[in-house]
Amino acid sequence: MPPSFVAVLARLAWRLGGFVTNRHESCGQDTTMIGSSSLGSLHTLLRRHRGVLVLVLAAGGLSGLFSAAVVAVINRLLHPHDGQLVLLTAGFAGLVTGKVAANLLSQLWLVRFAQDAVMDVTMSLCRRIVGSSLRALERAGADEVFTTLTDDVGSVVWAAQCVPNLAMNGAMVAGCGVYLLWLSPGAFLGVAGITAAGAAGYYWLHRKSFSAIRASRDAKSRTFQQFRGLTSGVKELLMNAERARRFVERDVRDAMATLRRCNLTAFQHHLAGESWTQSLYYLLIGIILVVFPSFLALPPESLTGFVFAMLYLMNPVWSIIGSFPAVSRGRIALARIEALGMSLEANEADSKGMASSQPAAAPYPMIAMEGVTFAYEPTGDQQGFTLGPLDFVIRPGELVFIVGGNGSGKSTFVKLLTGLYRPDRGTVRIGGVPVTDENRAWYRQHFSAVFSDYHLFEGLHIADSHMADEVVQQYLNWLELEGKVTVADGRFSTVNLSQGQRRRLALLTAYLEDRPVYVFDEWAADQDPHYKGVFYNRLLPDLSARGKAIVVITHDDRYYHVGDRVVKLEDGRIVKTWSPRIVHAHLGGSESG
Ligand SMILES: Nc1ncnc2c1ncn2[C@@H]1O[C@H](COP(=O)(O)OP(=O)(O)OP(=O)(O)O)[C@@H](O)[C@H]1O
Repeated sequence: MPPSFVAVLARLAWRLGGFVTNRHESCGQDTTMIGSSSLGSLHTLLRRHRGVLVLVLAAGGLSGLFSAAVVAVINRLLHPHDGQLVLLTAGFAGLVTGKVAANLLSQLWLVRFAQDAVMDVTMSLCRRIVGSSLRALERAGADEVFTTLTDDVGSVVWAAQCVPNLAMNGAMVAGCGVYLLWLSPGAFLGVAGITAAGAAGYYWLHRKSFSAIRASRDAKSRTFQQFRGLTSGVKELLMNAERARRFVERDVRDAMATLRRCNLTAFQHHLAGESWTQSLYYLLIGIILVVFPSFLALPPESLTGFVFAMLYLMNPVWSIIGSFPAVSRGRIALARIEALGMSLEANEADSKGMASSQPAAAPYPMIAMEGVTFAYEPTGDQQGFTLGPLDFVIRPGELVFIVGGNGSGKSTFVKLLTGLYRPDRGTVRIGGVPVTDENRAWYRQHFSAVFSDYHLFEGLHIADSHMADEVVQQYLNWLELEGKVTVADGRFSTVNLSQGQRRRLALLTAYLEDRPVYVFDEWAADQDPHYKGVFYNRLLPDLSARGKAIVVITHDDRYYHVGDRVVKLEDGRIVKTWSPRIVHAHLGGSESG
C-alpha cells in the first residue's frame, strides 16, 4: 500500500477516535489548520460511536484473515495432502462460514454507524450554527454552510464507511503476505520490493488527484450558489427568457463545467494510478512465473501458492485503491467541517451557548449604547462601512423611530442594538449592566424582532403550545387573519399567504414572545393603508402602554407623531434627534418631521 494511504487512514481513524492535536498538515498545495478545538463536538460525537467502529473494524479484519487462510487451505487441497482431506474440508467450511458471518456483521454495524454518524454530525453542526454569531455566519457564507451540511458530512461518513472494507482487505493482504513469507522469504522480498516501487509511483499520481478533489469541493460550493439563484430567482427567470438563458447557459453552466473539469481531472489521475498499479501487478505475476523459478528454485507448491495468492489478492488490492478518492474526499470534507466549526467558534466568543435560559433582566430595563462603533471590513471590490460612534438610549414604554436614507446604517444599528453584532468599540448596557461576550446570548433574549428579511417558521416554537393556541386565536382576529390561518399544536395551518399577511404572522410570533423590547425593521412597508394605520395608531401604542420599549425603522413620515423620538441616521452617524409630538403639537396636529 502507498505510504500516503496508510497515513490518510491512520489520520482519519485517529480523528474519528478523537485524539486530534493541533498541527499543520500538508499534501500537495493543501495547508489546512486543523485542531482539536476546531470542532470538539464533532470529535465528541464520533467518539461516541467508537465502540461500533471498533466492532466493525474487528469483524472486517477477521473476515480478511479468514479469506487469507482460505487461500492457504485451497492451495493445500490442490497438492498431495496425506489423508488430511477431512480436516482440510472441515477447515475450509469453517473458514468460509467465518468469513461470510464476519463480513455480514461488519456491514450491518457499518450501516448503523454511518447513519448514526450522519445524523449526529449534522445535528452537531446545526447546534453550532444556532449558537454562533450572525457575523460569523455572514462571513462563512450561506452557500458554504449549506455545502458543508449537505455534502461534507456525507463525504466524511462515506470515507469512514470505507475503513472497515479497508481493514478487511488490508487484513487479507497482510494474511496472504505472511503466507507468502512462509512459502519463500526470498520471493516474498522480491514481491515486497516491486510493490514498494509501485506504491511510490501511485503516491505521486495520487497527490495530483488530491489537488483536483479539493478544487472540486470548492466548485461544488459555487454550484450550490447557482442552484440557490435558480430556486429563489425563479420568478425573475420565468419573466425574462434572455436572463434565464444567460443565467442557465453561462452562470450555471460555468459552475457545472468547472465542477466537471475538476472531477474529471481527479478521476483521470486516479485512473492513471489504477492503471499503473494494474500493469505492475500483472508484471509481478509474470516475474513470479518466469523469473523467480530460475533464480529462487521455488518448488511447484510455492510457485502455485504465489500465483494463486496474487490472483486471489487482485480484488482486495483494487478495492483498496478504489477507495482512495473517497478517503481523500473525506479528508478534505473533514478539514472543511472543522474549518467552518473553527470560523464559527473563532467568532463565537460573544455567544457562550445557545439562547440562555436565564430570565430577562428586571422587568423592563433601560438599554443604552455608549460610543458604539461597528465596521464591515472591505472585501474584494466592496467598500467597507462604519457605523458610529453613536450614543443611544431607550427606556421602557418608549417608541423610537429610526429613519434615514438607503444604506445609512439603520439595519446595522438594530443588529448592534439587539446583540446580533458585537460592537468593535463602545459599550451596550442593559439596566446599567454592560453587555459582554459572556452575557450577550442572554441579552438577546430581551428582544423580539421582525427584520426586513425575516423568516416565518410554520411552528411557533414557544414553550406552552396549548396556552399559545388560545392566545394566538385572539391575536389572529386582532390581526384580521381569522379564516385565513388557524393554529393547532403550535403550528400555523399555512404560511402561504400574501406578503403583508405573512408579515402580520411574523408580528404575531413576536407578540407571543412577550419580550421587553420590540424591533420592527420596515414592518409596515408592504401593508395596505388601512393596516398601516392599525399598526401605527393601535398596535404600537398598545405595546408602548404595556411598558415595552419599541424601535421601528420606517420611512412612513406620516406617522412620526405617534413616536416619542425620531432618530435620523446618515452615513452611519446620528445626525438629528427630535421629539415629533412636540413638533406635531406645534404644527397643530398636521404633518411632522
Ligand atoms: N453583511 C454585510 N457585509 C458587508 N457590508 C454590509 C453588510 N450589510 C450591510 N452592509 C453595508 O453597510 C451599509 C449600511 O447597510 P444597512 O443595511 O445597515 O443600511 P440601511 O440604512 O438599513 O439601508 P436600507 O434602508 O436600504 O435597508 C451599506 O453600505 C451596506 O452595503
